[in-house]
Amino acid sequence: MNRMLKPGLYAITDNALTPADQLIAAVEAALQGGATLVQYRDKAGTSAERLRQATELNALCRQANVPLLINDDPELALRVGAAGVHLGQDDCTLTDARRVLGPEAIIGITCHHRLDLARNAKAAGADYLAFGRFYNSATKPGAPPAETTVLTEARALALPITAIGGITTDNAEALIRAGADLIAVVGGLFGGTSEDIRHRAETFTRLVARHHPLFSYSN
Ligand SMILES: Cc1ncc(COP(=O)(O)OP(=O)(O)O)c(N)n1
Ligand SMILES: Cc1ncsc1CCOP(=O)(O)O
Ligand SMILES: [Mg+2]
Repeated sequence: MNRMLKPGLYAITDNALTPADQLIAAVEAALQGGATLVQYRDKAGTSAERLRQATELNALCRQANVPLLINDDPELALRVGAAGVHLGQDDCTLTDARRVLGPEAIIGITCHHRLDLARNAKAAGADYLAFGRFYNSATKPGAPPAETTVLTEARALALPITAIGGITTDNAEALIRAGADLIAVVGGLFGGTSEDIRHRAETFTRLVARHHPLFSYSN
């Protein structure tokens, strides 16, 4: 895996789920519970709000020594000094994002259920490949469905693999067993009190620890 990417829980924020005044406490709880990667995903805020939130999250994640990725927006990632970006198939190209952020940045790519997209992403220099949605997702109900076999097949590409979509502490194990390094979660993590979030994050972290060969508690 990219030296900054560790197997475990990939905590993804959502503006519709977490009110702005609870965002920092929610991510802090996810980090306390062992999240190894964080994504700031905000589809609604003004650029000023996004800049403020991304700046605060970046400080928090740096303190925890956990990379922060920005969804969709390499310029915002550059501006706040985040570790990288996550890009979908309809976002800017990986080549353009790499030009903005440089060779050290972590760039992850949505591959839905498709190995051809994964091969293209690898060829263009992706740092991880994201597959899903694996289960019904209230956060992104229209995301194309994927089967767990794609996780196993994608191991041959020798890049870190992320699974996403409707993941909860009750259904994550099958994805880790099938080959996911990172379990990316919005609704199954956030929502509820900080105590709830920390507890769920600990459970996801334990599941990866139990079923992933490379997991280490050293982070
Ligand atoms: C880890 C991870 N995987 C997939 C996505 C989805 O990206 P995209 O298809 O661009 O959709 P939006 O998140 O932008 O709505 C993701 N964000 N993170
Ligand atoms: C962004 C995204 N891409 C595919 S499914 C999804 C949403 C993940 O959110 P949840 O964990 O709430 O299903
Ligand atoms: Mg996107």
